[in-house]
Amino acid sequence: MAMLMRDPDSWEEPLEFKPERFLASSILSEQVLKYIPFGSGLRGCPGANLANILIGTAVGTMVQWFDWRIKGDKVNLEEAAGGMNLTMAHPLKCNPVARNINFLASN
Ligand code: HEM
Repeated sequence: MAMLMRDPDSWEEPLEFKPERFLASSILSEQVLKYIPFGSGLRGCPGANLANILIGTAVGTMVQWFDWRIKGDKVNLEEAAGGMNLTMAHPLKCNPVARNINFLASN
């Protein structure tokens, strides 16, 4: 599945982080069928809806409430070979620094 979702015949610059490619106005209808992080069909993931809600909420909360500090100035996205799952060759270590958000303050 990882290879299918990185197929350069289906995706322009598949290894680039371009979340905007999934905007409804950009994605082609046949591409929807080639992006299957939860599998598909009878044995497809029954937790897909729950996962989508939880991930959106979790990532949104982490970005909203924390600044994420890394060592150096760029994350190394190199992947480790082998195994069932794709893992980072250099595991990401980062420190969350709480943002001081005051929703009651006026601008
Ligand atoms: C980011 C989160 C998740 C991802 C990427 C994911 C991905 C997958 C994938 C790829 C499969 C195999 C589908 C196939 O063989 O076609 C699967 C199966 C499954 N997933 Fe998930 N999943 C996620 C979250 C969850 C959650 C939250 C639950 C339950 C609450 C869940 C329950 C299951 C179960 C029970 C199966 C086995 C289905 C079967 O074999 O009939 N998953 N998942």
